Amino acid sequence: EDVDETQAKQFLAEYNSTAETVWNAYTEASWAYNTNINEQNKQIMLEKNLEMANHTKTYGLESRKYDTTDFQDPSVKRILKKLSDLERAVLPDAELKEYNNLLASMETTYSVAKVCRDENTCLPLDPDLNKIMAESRDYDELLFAWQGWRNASGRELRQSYERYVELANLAARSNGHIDNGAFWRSLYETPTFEKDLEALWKNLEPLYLNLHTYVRRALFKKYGAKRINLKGPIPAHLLGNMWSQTWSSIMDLVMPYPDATQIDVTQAMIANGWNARRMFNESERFFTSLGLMAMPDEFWQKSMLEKPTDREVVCHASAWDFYNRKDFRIKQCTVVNMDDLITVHHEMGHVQYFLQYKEQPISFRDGANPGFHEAIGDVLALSVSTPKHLHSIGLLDKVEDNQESTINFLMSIALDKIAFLPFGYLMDQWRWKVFDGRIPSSEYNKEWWNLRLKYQGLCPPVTRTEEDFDPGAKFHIPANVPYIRYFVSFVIQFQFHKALCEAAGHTGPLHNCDIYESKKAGKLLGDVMKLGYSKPWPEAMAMITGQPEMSVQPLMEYFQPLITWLEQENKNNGDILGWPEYSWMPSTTE
Ligand SMILES: O=C(CCC(O)(O)[C@H](Cc1ccccc1)NC(=O)c1ccccc1)N[C@@H](Cc1c[nH]c2ccccc12)C(=O)O
Ligand SMILES: [Zn+2]
Repeated sequence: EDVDETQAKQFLAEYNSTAETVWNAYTEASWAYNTNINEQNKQIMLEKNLEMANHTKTYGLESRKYDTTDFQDPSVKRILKKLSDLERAVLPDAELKEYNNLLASMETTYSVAKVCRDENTCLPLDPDLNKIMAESRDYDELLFAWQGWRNASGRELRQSYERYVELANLAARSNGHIDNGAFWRSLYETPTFEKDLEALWKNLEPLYLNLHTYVRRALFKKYGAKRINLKGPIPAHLLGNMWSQTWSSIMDLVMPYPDATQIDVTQAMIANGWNARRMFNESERFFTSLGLMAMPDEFWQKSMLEKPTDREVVCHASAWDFYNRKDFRIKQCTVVNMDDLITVHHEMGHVQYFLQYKEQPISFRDGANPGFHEAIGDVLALSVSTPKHLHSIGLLDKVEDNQESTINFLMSIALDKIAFLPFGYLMDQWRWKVFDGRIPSSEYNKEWWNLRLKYQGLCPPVTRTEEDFDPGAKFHIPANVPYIRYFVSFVIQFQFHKALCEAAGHTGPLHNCDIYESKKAGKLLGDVMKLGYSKPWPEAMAMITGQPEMSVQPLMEYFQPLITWLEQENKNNGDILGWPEYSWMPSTTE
């Protein structure tokens, strides 16, 4: 070990302890702003962000001086490499201040946006507009919420977004990346990442097309031939979700066997007096049943689990690591329903990862790749969602094990998991093209709807122009949160589920597996989470599944009975897959 490497280790020890202090201060300020949006909290957050950027730049520039070629310790090399990317801290002071201001104001605009019915009734996205999108079956009321939200959020953000793109690219290029999209993709450390994703999508597309065709037929029955073209795209406001990204809210319209088991968990939760705290307790119980960690007391004291009534907050759910190895929180405007019970597990999965890797150096307190961080909670939610488990926690009165109930159950899961795949894939297809210049700002909205048509088979219910900025109506765009992580997660979570089910000794169909109380499954997952970002993700993948690659096989195995059923059903209906009449739009008259 030469002097340089010893010196580098001392340098990294100093970095680690100072970073904990500086990052904690910023995270506290960011939390204060996110849970109480006002000018003062915004200014304090911006100030702490500058302090953090100075720290990043000081240590980042220093780390670039080390030549790690002959270093022995792979962790030292890995951390120095990560530190040498200064991210936004590379920007000159004025640009950094402008960039941070843009991000804060875009997030505020999105989070406080409302749609007014009349001068004294204005509805926020969460919970009001989301409730309309999920529950209304009135074509025009859905259009009111859908179009109103895009006017109140997306439209207001277009200009800021254009400047944000310039500054994000400036920072990425100053750190040696071609553009910001290339920087985002570099986090996966996979040279063939884009090709691998395209291959995964090609394998999944037939499954999505069959679901799309079946759902289009069901919506045709409900809304008629004027609104649904059986050879065309589906109007984007009819799928039960503001962004048509998950469709489980329209299960009542698409249920294959209405006389078999109805899995309406939301009604059961309300009937059994569930509240937000109960939902989080249930989730914690599942984690500890696997031998994983319970939430520290501080979590329960400091989290925000419900929407406050006296102030503006950022309602989009998130999990928070305060980088002092003790303080971890969730901020969620929890509503008592099945959707939010899934989100609770999703957020708790992030916190479990924080708890498992908290002894790692701060540079390694991250997922093996961003998709891993998104997958943990969802893996547990796959077990929680089984009729067997829902019955065991009193949310389903009887479990029937027959073909109709199985198809109903798989349909309810597919309406979230399969429906999501093209959306999860297209979000960053659009952004990568914006960052690399293939989509100029004059075509932001046109290209967005081209991708929505190409991948999801959707069309806007009313004509869109470049006055609109529909991508901005989805949180992650103004919030500068990458999205391909969710597409990766929705694929790998089924790989993890299959591996954990085998560890748990499950026999029978994969979709029936509930890993509840399996300490072996818990240990497999916990050991991978403990690694954090310390090893390249294929090594972590191999630890769980025995092989290093992403694969759609477990997802296909899970849904196989439904795939067979959908193919037969669509054939019986004489329906075609896809939307050859791609330029069709619904009539706006009655
Ligand atoms: O955005 C989320 C959940 C929020 C989050 O937990 O992923 C959150 C997003 C976020 C990131 C950065 C700042 C603010 C919000 N991510 C985290 O809290 C987080 C914390 C630590 C590490 C990584 C992510 N889900 C996505 C994808 C999604 C839709 N439906 C789902 C159902 C289950 C799981 C995911 C989804 C969405 O709502 O479109
Ligand atoms: Zn997440």
